[in-house]
Parts: sequence; structure tokens; C-alpha cells
Amino acid sequence: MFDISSLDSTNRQSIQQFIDNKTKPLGALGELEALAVKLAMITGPKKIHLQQPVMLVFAGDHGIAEEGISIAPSTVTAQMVQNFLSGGAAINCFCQSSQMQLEIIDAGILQPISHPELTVQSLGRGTKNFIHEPAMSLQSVQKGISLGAEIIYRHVSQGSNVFGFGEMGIGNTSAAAALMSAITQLPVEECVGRGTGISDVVYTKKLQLIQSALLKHHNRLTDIKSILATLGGFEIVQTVGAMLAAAECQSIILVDGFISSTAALVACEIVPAAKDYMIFCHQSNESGHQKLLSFMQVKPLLKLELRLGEGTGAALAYPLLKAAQAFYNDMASFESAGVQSV
Ligand SMILES: O=C(O)c1ccc[n+]([C@@H]2O[C@H](COP(=O)([O-])O)[C@@H](O)[C@H]2O)c1
Ligand SMILES: Cc1cc2nc[nH]c2cc1C
Repeated sequence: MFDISSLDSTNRQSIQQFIDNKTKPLGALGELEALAVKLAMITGPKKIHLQQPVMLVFAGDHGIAEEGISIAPSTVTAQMVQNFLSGGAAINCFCQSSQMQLEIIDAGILQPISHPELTVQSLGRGTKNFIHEPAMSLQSVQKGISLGAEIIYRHVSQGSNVFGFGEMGIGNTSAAAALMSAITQLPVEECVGRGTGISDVVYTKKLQLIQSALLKHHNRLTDIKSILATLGGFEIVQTVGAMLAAAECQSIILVDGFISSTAALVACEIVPAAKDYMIFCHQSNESGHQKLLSFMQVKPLLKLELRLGEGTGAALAYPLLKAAQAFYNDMASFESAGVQSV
């Protein structure tokens, strides 16, 4: 379905050599060098091109929220979507400061919102509660993947090649933790965290509910799309489709926190080469995130103890990509600057 090419690693060495000839001691720009290598491999190799970056925030509600496993009720999802549309959320501020366009997508929130700036491609008014039944049908998974992909094709046709992936959905750390455990086979305790900031008592309940759901649905958790249908969220499914389309279009994928990373994990299960296009922007304070990043063998750019989602970690990391672009494209070489090579 998605034709994703792995990155051509034959020019990795010449890209590193180009960096090594810049006027600095070898390796002195640390992780920024690895970032520049990746960006040059995706958009180069001669110059890094970052064009019209877009932050996509997919919103969806979750049936499991009725169990009271978040600090907030599901109504807050739509309220936060309104806040995004009014420009008042953290992601609005960070997109402004990082000069990224912001698009909000109703992938399946409970209360529909009519607003000229909202992209409505709802798969339903929230998922089913996966404690009792599968969250959605396989058809919804398929439709969600296609709808997510369409957003990317639209932006790519308008010239974008950098996409941030944020999300909003009360209860979605439960869905993400369940997906992570089902896919990685890591113990549920290593995947479940405190989300929006729940108490010890609520945490224990959340853990037990997810454990029992994984046991109940054991027979359905066979292939990646069934896992997604059983435990996923509408915003997660659309994010997966959008990430796969971004990789297909050889665009840069900025992965945000725990939920965004779980969508990245799912995308890589569907097409492993998608990982070549992903930049893991930060490590969230959600306890499962560190384990997930280790499982995927990736290193986040930032560790700021964020646990907000919305794409905030990705928007904060984008200036680092701009810095990598600036030094790769514009920094003098020993030869051009007449500096003795060291
Ligand atoms: O990005 C993260 O790592 C992250 C960690 C904790 C919470 N969140 C956000 O909080 C909401 C999910 O938390 P919860 O407790 O309702 O499952 C959802 O809207 C996410 O955007 C996000
Ligand atoms: C207020 C609030 C803002 C959020 N942003 C992302 N998830 C959120 C959850 C809550 C509860």
C-alpha cells in the first residue's frame, strides 16, 4: 500500500566527510552532526532542504476514558481542540516560535466542532471501550490510514517536506500503552504510566484494566492491523497513515511524545523502512516512553520532562533541525576559510 524506499546509505560516508571538513574539531557538533547526516540523507546530499514545516495535531476520543483512568473527562478533548483553534494552547505558542504551520484534525472526537480552520475527517464519535470490545473495526483502521495519508499528500503537493505529529485525546495513554505492550511483548507495567497525572489508586486501576483487556483480547492480537483495531484510537490510526505517507514522500517525520511514538512503532511494524524518515524529538516523562524508545533503538533529541503531547516536543525540537541545516549548508570548510585542518 505504501511504497517506502529505505534511505540510500552509500552516501552516508561522503556526507560525514563533508561535515568533518567544516571548521571545527572532529565530532565537535555532537548529536547535531548525526541529525545533519540524517537530514542530508533524506533531503540532500549537497544541501539540507527544510520546506514549509507543518505540525499536524490529530484529535480523537477513547471509550476507555469512561473508566476514569485520566485526570480529565472526555469533554476536555473537544475543549482543547477549541483552544487550539483559538490559538491559546501550548502547541500554538511553540508553532509560532518555531515558525511551523499548525493544522488540527478531528479524527474522531466525541462532540463535533464546526470551525473553518478545523479539518474534519472523523471516524466516529470516540472509539468503543476496549475493556469490553474492540475499539474499532478493521474497516475504520483502513479508512483512518487512508485519511491520514491524504493530509500529507495535500501538503506535499503544496511544497512541504517536514511534518510534526502531535495528538490530543483524553485516555490515549491507555490505548498507547496497550498497543505498546501487545506489539513489543514488554510487560504491561513497563508500558503504563500516569498520563495526565493520575494518583496511585487510579494508576493501579488503569494497569489492571489494561492487563485484563490484553488477556481478554488475546486471540485478536495477531497481526498489526487487528491489534490497532482492538486497542487503538482514531487519532492514532490517522497518525499511522500520515507517517507512512510522509515516509513514502521522503519527508521528515518529527515524532513527539509517548502516543506519537506508539503510532511510529505501529507504522514501522507495517513498513519498517518508515523509521529511516523519523526523528524522535524528545523523551517524555510518561514512564513507558523511555522503554519504547529503547525498544525502537532510537535516541531522542531532547529530554525536557514534558508530558503534554499536542506535538509540543516536536515543535520545540524543530529549531535544532534549522541549526543542523544552517551549519551543514553554510559553515565554511577548512579549505574555503583558509584554516589549518585539524
Ligand atoms: O506526549 C506524551 O508523552 C503525553 C504524556 C502524557 C499525556 N499526554 C496527553 O494527555 C492526554 C492523555 O493522557 P490520559 O491521562 O488522558 O491518558 C492526551 O491528550 C495526550 O496528548 C501526552
Ligand atoms: C488540559 C489538558 C491539555 C492537554 N493537552 C494535551 N493533553 C491534554 C490534557 C489535558 C487535561
